[in-house]
Amino acid sequence: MASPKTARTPLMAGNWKMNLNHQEAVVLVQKLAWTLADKKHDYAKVEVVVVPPFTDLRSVQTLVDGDRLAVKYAAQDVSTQDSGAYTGEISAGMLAKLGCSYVVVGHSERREYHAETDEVVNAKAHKALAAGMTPIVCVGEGLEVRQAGEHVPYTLAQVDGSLAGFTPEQVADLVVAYEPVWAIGTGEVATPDDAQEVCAAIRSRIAETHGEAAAAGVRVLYGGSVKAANVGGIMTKADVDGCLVGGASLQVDEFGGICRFYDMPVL
Ligand SMILES: O=C(CO)COP(=O)(O)O
Repeated sequence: MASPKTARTPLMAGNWKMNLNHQEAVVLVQKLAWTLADKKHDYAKVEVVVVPPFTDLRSVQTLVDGDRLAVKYAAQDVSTQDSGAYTGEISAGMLAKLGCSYVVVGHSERREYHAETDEVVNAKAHKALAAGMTPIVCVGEGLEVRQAGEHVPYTLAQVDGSLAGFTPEQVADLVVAYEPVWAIGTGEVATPDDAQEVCAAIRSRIAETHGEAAAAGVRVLYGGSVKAANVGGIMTKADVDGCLVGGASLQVDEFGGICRFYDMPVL
């Protein structure tokens, strides 16, 4: 596969899920920025993104703008609609106005608890991109699918559905996050080889559907019980371009360590 990993900037995104109010958010982002500044972190070398709840975004924006931080921020979800009578929904335009760089779409918790289909995820990804943000499109199988040995075809079907209608140029700039559901919040991390198997399959599929340039550009993340202690091994894999981190992103030292993955031991 003609896709040297070095051509892609590693991306570490911390999905806070439904944790931390706006005051706690400011404290965490400030501490994270200080921790990384101490280490003279080069944000051009490893992109750092926090993904707080919607209610925190304005405060995070104010902090990032005011202190000129290089930390980027993202939303955890977006509406399929632009505006109107959709109580409780948040539009892509609103998130772009708040300075979000990325939007997570199709997280397994949205797929499971809100019955989001690939069609819905695809519509959300299109809205994010149209508003100038980069979708982080989540895919991944549950335990039963894994045990049946169907994890690759299952995940690739989600990739096909979620990326429908994007041009090769758009796909080259997207982020896909492979998050096996059985490894989320369980402490059950996929092995680096497990992560590589599916991330490589995703890239090959994109080469087939959108061409080699799209496959070489798209960044594929791994997510599921990533910690500072195991990130080093995961990041050695040729098709893993970063991580989508849940629990460990709420702890500054952990997430700071993950962003500095190249300083971490390879286990
Ligand atoms: O769902 C995840 C990130 O989106 C992964 O969560 P954990 O890192 O807590 O397993």
